[in-house]
Amino acid sequence: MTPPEPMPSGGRTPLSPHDTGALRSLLPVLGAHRVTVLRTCLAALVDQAALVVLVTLAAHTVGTAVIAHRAPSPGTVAVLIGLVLLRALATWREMDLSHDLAYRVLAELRVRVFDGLARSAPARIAGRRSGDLAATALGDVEALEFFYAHAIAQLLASGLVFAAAATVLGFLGPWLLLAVVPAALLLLWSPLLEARGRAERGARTRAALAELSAESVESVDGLRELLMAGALDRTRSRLRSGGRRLARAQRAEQSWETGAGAARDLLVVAAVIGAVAAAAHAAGGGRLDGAWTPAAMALALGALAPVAESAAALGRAGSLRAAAARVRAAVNAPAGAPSPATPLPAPAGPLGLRLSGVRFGYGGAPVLDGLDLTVRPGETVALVGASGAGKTSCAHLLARYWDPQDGTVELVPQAAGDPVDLRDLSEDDLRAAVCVVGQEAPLFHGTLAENLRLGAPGATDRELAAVVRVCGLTPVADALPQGLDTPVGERGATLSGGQRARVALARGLLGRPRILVLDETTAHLDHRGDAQLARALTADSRARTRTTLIIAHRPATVRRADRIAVLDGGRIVEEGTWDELIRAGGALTRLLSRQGEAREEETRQEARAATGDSAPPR
Ligand SMILES: Nc1ncnc2c1ncn2[C@@H]1O[C@H](COP(=O)(O)OP(=O)(O)OP(=O)(O)O)[C@@H](O)[C@H]1O
Repeated sequence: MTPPEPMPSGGRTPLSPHDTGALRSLLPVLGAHRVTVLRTCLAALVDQAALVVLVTLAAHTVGTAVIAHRAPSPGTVAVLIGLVLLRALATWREMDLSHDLAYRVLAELRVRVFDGLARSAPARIAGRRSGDLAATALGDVEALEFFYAHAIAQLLASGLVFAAAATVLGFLGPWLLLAVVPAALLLLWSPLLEARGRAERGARTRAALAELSAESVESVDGLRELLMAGALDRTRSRLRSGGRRLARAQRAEQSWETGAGAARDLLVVAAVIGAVAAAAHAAGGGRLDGAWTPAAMALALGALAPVAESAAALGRAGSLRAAAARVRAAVNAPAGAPSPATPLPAPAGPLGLRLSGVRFGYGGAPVLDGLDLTVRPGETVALVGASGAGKTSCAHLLARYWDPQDGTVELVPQAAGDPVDLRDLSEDDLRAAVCVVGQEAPLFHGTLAENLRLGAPGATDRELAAVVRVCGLTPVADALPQGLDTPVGERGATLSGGQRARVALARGLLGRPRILVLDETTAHLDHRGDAQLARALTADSRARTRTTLIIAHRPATVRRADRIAVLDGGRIVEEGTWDELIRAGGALTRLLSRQGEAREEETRQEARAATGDSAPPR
């Protein structure tokens, strides 16, 4: 795949607030709700029309009473009461339907945003902060509620109501249109006039919100580290200034909104006064029945008010462009590792691995540069290398979080048959065959058993008990109040690092992968725990057919592997058994001695820190 390219994100990635197509591009999501959209528009139309007819008829009734000294007939009173009731009912119905529509659309959008993030993960989310992602997934989607609930139906209804009212005004006197139509055009033009500024202000608010959200989530996540480092005050002041930035951005939007609202009101009032003057002039000249003078005023007001509201809605929609652009980017994120059009079946039986001529990088210099590595079915190979050599990148290629820019990663069957490129496998077949247990395998809110069954929800209690035993989790489960059914807390907060590592491994094993990739999985365990786990894995009934790639720094872990491959400069520079490589005194020996020196230096620094000696290292 192409090098990672970040998604539009809070404040750090340029995002055009003038992206006029962003809101439009999200409209197809309404397609599945056509009937509700129609009902909402109908309710809005009845709501607005009932109000215009009500105020016009009421004004005409008053005009008739004043000019002709005629009290309204019971029929007129009944119609007026009916209109009041109809309007109330239509308002309720419109609100109910539009919010129902908006909430359903938002629920769908949230899932689409999640799908987009999942599809493009981890490539696209690399470098993004989880709070920023949360802002996209929740905040930006939430912000669009106004657009779906209020803007669309209102626009359609006010257009129709204005057209009908203008026609009636035209019949009463064409000169009345001169007061009303220019005002309506100005009102509708105003959102376009202010679109640029609004979009920029909206983008600033969304960016400040995303930044603050990222900062808050990160701070809460790392609370212990911040406390230890005495960095709480600095974090608090960063949050405070982030909050101030957001408040300033929101205030700027609000002030503009209030000013624009006042300007729209002024325009409507001026137009109504114009209509009154024109109607009075016409009535004075005998061209208009006097009772119609207040009615013309009410009709002008009734027609212009929804247009003004639509203009306000259009204006507010403009400031949602940034939110819409972020949501669209998340929804349309391309797949990091696209699924094949016609997947090939995964080969049966034990599988080996073959990486040939693999080149891979993150957009800069290649991390893997022509890497060749073969792991035979049933074999355990340790992949070693200096920190940053690209071992985890290798593991991620095996999990197909990414695809290599060059070369192939293949599953090689033990039985006769062709190797299969990972890119040709369906997602399900790949996940069933290859399991990567990483350095940091997060646990989710739920019980221990639920966490273990994450990748194998159908695993039986017996299978669960077996992996719990293999991974040395039996004493952990026994010590918990409800055993395996004990909630482990968010991210496994109630378990130790070593226990979480065991859970992660057990979770991987429960899916019965034919290829197991352990990326520093046992780094959290002490030597004894590491050795116990290695023994248990070897004694496991599937060990002989399972192919294992172990990424580790600890010499004892590496030594247990059947073979060792040393990664340096983006390729495998040395391969062989522990004894062979140690005898050869090559890359592995150099790596181990560098690691030994680094460990000694670390120990010296720790000792100095403990005794308060600040002398520089030798
Ligand atoms: N998502 C990413 N975006 C950009 N660069 C990355 C990303 N992940 C890793 N790198 C870079 O790629 C290189 C290889 O990283 P990798 O994690 O594969 O090394 P490693 O051998 O596993 O290191 P360690 O032993 O310290 O875990 C490093 O220089 C790292 O900074």
